[in-house]
Amino acid sequence: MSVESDTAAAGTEPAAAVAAVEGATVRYKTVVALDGVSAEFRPGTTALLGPNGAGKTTLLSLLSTARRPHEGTVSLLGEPVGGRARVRAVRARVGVLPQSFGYYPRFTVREFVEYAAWLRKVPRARRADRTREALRLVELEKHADRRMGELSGGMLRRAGIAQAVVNEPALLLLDEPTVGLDPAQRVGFRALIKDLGERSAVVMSTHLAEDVAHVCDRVHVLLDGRVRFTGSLTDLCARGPARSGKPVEVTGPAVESGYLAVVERHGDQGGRTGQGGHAGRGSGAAS
Ligand SMILES: Nc1ncnc2c1ncn2[C@@H]1O[C@H](COP(=O)(O)OP(=O)(O)OP(=O)(O)O)[C@@H](O)[C@H]1O
Repeated sequence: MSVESDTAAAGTEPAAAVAAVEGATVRYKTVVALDGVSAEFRPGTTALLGPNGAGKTTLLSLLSTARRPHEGTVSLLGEPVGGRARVRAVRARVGVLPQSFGYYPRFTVREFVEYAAWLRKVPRARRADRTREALRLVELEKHADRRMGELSGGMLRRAGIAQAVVNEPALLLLDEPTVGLDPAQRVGFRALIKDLGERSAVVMSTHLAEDVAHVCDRVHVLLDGRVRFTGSLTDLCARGPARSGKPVEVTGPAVESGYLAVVERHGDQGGRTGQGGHAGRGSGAAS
């Protein structure tokens, strides 16, 4: 099955791509993590949906410039990622929330975010203001003087988002941002991510169909290192079982059904590494 045959029609997108990968292959010794992946990322929020080991984190690492593909190209903000100077310039315009991130536990929340501002080349004169604004965005202003080591899991994720947006990134990369949050926190986070999608192109890796339905405009389904579906959420939901001519509704269960239809269409490729956490397996409970 070719990628194109399972990919929604191109050419209907009004906004230019903020980031793109073309024919990207990444290997870790004998494992092919990405196998000729081509994908574009536009303003708004795009989900990377796929089972464990599908290659989502590896794709994010290309977009963050942490890694270069063995084959293929990556373009960010309209230009191919090339030499060191260009990578440095691009990094200043990208924000990243990794699945887990390191921090010095005695840093206050403010110090943690200010440090990220320094790393992302925010000019010294703007760092304090940008830090304040990032903390306001994630509603952590009141906790700015608390130590990182004292934060709850939800507050830690918020601090992680604050450090990712402190440089007002044009491209914001979130790797499973709602993992470990309780249902109420997850709902709050969805609203925050949706809001961020109005300021930046947000790319969010997730297993959770409910999060995708609530937050994202577009989705790339990755299975076994390949993009097997690209399109709007309505397109994905329409892949699910037809319901006697009813209009397609974008809901968590509908995203789950559309996703499973893509997985089934590609035989066992999506199930090779898929386990309990993958979209369509119990994700309906995560609302
Ligand atoms: N540092 C590494 N060394 C060796 N293999 C790796 C490494 N990182 C990832 N892989 C392998 O590459 C493949 C893709 O991994 P990746 O972490 O990108 O998937 P993922 O979709 O993000 O998975 P998950 O949903 O579990 O986070 C997997 O087979 C994984 O085992």
